[in-house]
Amino acid sequence: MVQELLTPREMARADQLAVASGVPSLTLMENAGQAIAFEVVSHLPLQPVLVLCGPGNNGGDGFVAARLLEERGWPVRVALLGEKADLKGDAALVARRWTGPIEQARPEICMDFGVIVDGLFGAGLSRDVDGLAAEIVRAANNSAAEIVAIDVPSGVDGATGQIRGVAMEAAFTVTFFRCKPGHLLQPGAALCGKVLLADIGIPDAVIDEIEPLAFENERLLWTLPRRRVDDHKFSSGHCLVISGDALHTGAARLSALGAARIGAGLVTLGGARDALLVHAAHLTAIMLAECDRPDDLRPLLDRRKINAIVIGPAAGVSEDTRQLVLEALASEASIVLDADAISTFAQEPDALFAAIKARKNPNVVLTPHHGEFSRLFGEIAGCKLDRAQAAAKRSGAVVLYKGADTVIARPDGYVAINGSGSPNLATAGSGDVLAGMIGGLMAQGMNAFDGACAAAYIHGLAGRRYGKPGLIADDLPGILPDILFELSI
Ligand SMILES: NC(=O)C1=CN([C@@H]2O[C@H](COP(=O)(O)OP(=O)(O)OC[C@H]3O[C@@H](n4cnc5c(N)ncnc54)[C@H](O)[C@@H]3O)[C@@H](O)[C@H]2O)[C@@H](O)CC1
Ligand SMILES: [K+]
Repeated sequence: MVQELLTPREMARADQLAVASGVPSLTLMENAGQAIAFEVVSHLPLQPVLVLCGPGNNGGDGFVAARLLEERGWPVRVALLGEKADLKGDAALVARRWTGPIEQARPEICMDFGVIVDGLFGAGLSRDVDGLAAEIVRAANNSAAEIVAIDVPSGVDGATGQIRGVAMEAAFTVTFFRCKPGHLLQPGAALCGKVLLADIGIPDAVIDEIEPLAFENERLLWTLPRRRVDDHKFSSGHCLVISGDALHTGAARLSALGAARIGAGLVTLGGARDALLVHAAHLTAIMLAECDRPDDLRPLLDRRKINAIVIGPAAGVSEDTRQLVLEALASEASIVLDADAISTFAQEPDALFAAIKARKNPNVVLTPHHGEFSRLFGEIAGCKLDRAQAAAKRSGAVVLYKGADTVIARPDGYVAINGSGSPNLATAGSGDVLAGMIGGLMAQGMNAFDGACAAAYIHGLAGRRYGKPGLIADDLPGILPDILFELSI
């Protein structure tokens, strides 16, 4: 099933729609508490547990979990931030169902437990966590306890993944119905630990009414091209990668290998003669073609029936690169613009966006990392997801905004967050391989959004598959066949 991501506001709407469809809100809260208790007993050995309850429904879930854990024989203490008399609605009800003592939440109490269930704040953060609440969060983090977060680690903004003041560092997080962007966006994602998704009885049909725009990038979001028995190299597309000059050839070579390993039928490196000689010393299956000046591009595309182009890796921030990009955009091919191809338009981004929007073939992917993103789009307000969405809309291209939490956005606002990445990928040239993979997938007929999502996902898996530090970008293309094989079965 495709995994939609719901902002806290959309989640509140899902709750309301569920209630309107006949599921009592108290049942949702009981189910949420039950899910937490279940995950605690499933993952952790029986031991003293502290349940920290806040003033809202997140605390309500905590009260339910406390009761159910005690029923299972766990030694449970409950501490409340605020007064029991101030609790409202379902939270007040379930607090009454907890018949044990309710202590005042304070930092010192956090020291004596193996497990702390964090029900301080969930989706309802109205301001930064400060004062006593912040002291409690710090004390919980400094204790030896494993923290189990209800919905989100308290202090993490579920919409943006930002830390509001200070946040719990959870060993795992139990969330309900659908994950939130904050479970995948950094730095919040790193504080969630493992995220476990629980069904609390909200009907899936409510999704049709909410029409969410955000998705987790996973394998059901796109379909990889499949080779048919009668396929030949020309039917799997031809990807051209533009090379840097003779002293800067490595980046384009990594892209070309990425494009070839992801399955493009043919891959050509285009560049000046002296650069091609360097490539020739390294490559066998990748073809070489002279493409010295921007004017050389169009005849080359026609001659070799090229249907996807990657420009940018070590291309140089120069007038030639700028002209090449405009020539490429004027063609019918699908285009990946990476690195220098992006930076070269820093002074006149609107010229780039106009050329993208004027195209017949809409498949253009921009792959900026944070610096390149700011150079091209300036400072856009909001979280990474908002910024990627705004950039895609403004440019008319699919924007793959790189990082530990890569976000891929389509001009119409549809957006995916990639959670498959690995810190192993933070190495020179890894982005060049990714750009080539996107080009290789578009050469095989994938559209820009699906190709960018699939490439980001597979690239992330490749980083994980290596499984140890020491990965260099040269290793990545060679890992791809195993991953493609696994994804095909
Ligand atoms: N029907 C529902 O809405 C369901 C909600 N559920 C739970 O309810 C949670 C959301 O409940 P709420 O909307 O009550 O939100 P919270 O439980 O996060 O609490 C909001 C309360 O905390 C206060 N608050 C917010 N930020 C604060 C800060 N920085 N410092 C001090 N006080 C602060 C607010 O004034 C409000 O009283 C979810 O995260 C989930 O755990 C689940 O029970 C499932 C069903
Ligand atoms: K919480």
